[in-house]
Amino acid sequence: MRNHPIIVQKYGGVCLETPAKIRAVARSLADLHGRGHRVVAIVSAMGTTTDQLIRMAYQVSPAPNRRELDMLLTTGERISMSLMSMALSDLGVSAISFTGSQAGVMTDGSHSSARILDVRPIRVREELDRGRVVVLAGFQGVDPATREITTLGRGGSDTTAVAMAAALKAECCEIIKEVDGICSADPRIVPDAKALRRVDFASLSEMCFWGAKILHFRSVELAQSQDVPLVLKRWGGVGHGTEVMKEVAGMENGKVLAVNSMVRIEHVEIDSKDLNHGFEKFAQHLKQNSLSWPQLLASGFTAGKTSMTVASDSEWLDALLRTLERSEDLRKQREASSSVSLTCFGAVSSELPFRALQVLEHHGIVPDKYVLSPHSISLFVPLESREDSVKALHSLVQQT
Ligand SMILES: Nc1ncnc2c1ncn2[C@@H]1O[C@H](COP(=O)(O)OP(=O)(O)O)[C@@H](O)[C@H]1O
Ligand SMILES: N[C@@H](CC(=O)OP(=O)(O)O)C(=O)O
Repeated sequence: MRNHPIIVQKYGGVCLETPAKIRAVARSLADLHGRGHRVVAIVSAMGTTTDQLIRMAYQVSPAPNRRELDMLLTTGERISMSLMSMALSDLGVSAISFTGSQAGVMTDGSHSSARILDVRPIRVREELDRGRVVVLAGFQGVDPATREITTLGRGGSDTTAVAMAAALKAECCEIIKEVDGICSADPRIVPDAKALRRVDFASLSEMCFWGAKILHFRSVELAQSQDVPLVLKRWGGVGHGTEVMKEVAGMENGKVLAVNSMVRIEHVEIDSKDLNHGFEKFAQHLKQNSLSWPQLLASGFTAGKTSMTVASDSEWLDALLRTLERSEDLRKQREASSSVSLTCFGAVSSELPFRALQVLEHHGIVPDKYVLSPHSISLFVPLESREDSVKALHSLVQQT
């Protein structure tokens, strides 16, 4: 088997929702293996298991210890990996499952949003060479300095898949979805959103940074830097899927490719002398409360107060708000907002922000901030206007 091409396939929670779906995925892996590939399957937790585990943690403790929360959440992927390996064995395919640490996924120590520092897939290679299908638990690793188990953040199995594909020099990393690849909007909000056949890394990074739930943002960065061939496919081989490319041929036409959104953004205010002092206090507060850094979207200083605009998963944001209630110098500045972002192929045209504001105004939606980057424009809107904003701005997407 040593010279057979390696394929890494990642299956998300939706594809693994039930035992029947696990058996169906096992049949597909067995088929791939039978066609002469060395197969590594990265699995997420079944269905909404991770959400259920988080709820369970909060039923036991009002402020779960972050290390123990990681210990708990990694069990979701362990269930999937062992069941998948059993299902493969029943099909007569030799298979073995590994946790993140067994597979050599080394991370830093930041619980709930650890970063991968290195991948040493010694056991994975050995088992592939023996002809086995290797099933790996996504979303987790180990900090080699402390030997603590870590998780990579919600949706992190995509990043496990890309990191493993890079370390194994896989022929391809396929992310298997229940949607037909990357669409011009979340199909749950815009049912007639079209799948993009090809997308360049720069545009995809912008989409995922600004909330496209289709891929973990860090997996895109990693695939680009490590040169990993990345494809998104619909489960069952229906549709064309999306191929992620270094560059997509075409002129810099500023065409609007997609609209994505972030559900919840929180605004924190910190009593401080200047911006630097505000950052120091925020960092100290996070450390004292064992909270990892969130995704920082904007920051500013006026009249003795630093403002921080942050996004993360809702469990982290709730944990932050609880800690603010006990703080004297840090507080919630105002109600949470959502973001809605237009991503362009090539640079954003200078009139696009104005057109976007006009479209939203026509629907009675008034954003209170916009952020520009080379390939996207993002507007902050009230939480209750998020879905209407996505639908309205989808009219600016130029479908081909
Ligand atoms: N731009 C987008 N294109 C496609 N899907 C998107 C986009 N933005 C959000 N989504 C959502 O991301 C979800 C992720 O894919 P899915 O296969 O359902 O989940 P999993 O993360 O378990 O693999 C889809 O159900 C879809 O609703
Ligand atoms: N199970 C984890 C990790 C993950 O990647 O899930 P999915 O691939 O289903 O988005 C989560 O729910 O966040």
